[in-house]
Amino acid sequence: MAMALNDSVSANALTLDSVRDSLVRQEDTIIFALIERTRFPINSPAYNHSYAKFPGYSGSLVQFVVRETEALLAKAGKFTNPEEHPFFPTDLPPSEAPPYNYTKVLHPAAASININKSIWKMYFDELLALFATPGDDGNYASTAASDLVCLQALSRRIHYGKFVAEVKFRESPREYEPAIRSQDRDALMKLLTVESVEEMVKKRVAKKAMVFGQEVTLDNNNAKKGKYKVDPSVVSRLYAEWVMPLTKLVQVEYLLRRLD
Ligand SMILES: O=C(O)C(=O)C[C@]1(C(=O)O)C=C[C@@H](O)C=C1
Repeated sequence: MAMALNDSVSANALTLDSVRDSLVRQEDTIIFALIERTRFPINSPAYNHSYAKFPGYSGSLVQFVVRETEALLAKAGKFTNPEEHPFFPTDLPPSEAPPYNYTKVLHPAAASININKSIWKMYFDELLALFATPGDDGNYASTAASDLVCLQALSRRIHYGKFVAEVKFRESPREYEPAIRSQDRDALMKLLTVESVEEMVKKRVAKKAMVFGQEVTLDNNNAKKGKYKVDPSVVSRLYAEWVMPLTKLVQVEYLLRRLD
């Protein structure tokens, strides 16, 4: 049976290595998305509630774009995949696509976990100003579409913590069960944290930002050394301060419900 996980991992082949491979691949998606967003300056009218009035709608242009795109993708079946989480889950239309039989990997309680509100806040209140240049070029719709790609990639990665947590639980249920029964968040956080892996992730994403974001020219002498499309230290900070802590939060939330 085909399954929801990226690539061709089957439910039985779900291992810590296979879920980590997926997290590594998703780094590429996130970094390319950030690079694409840097094509536009900050374009603040896209986030300003009083910039435009769309009929029957109140909110910013970016909210309008995300909400309407999610409604369309919901009809096409996007959110029937347990890896996908909407930013505006209320009033989403049902899927009109034929149902797909995703292999059930996660505990059913997983469906109740959606931390996209925190991801949205982090992206717009903290991250964007760190990598988008000041300015306004009027491309608000394309900017919003670009933001949506970043948000989706970050959301997918962070909520993938559900799969990471499931693997960790299956590999050592006896270690996790007492902390789950006593609903001890701190103990769970300690159990699932692997600092050496976090250090590697921070270094690898900075390196990827250098490799993916360098200027490629045929003339070696002309290469602008040390100039990257997205600052590698910002990408490393994104992971250290937000992506990994939020992925761990998803893991804790999932594990707390794992024995329900
Ligand atoms: O690789 C793991 O073991 C994970 O749980 C994933 C992850 C991450 O978000 O990258 C989160 C917690 C660990 O401390 C290390 C890395």
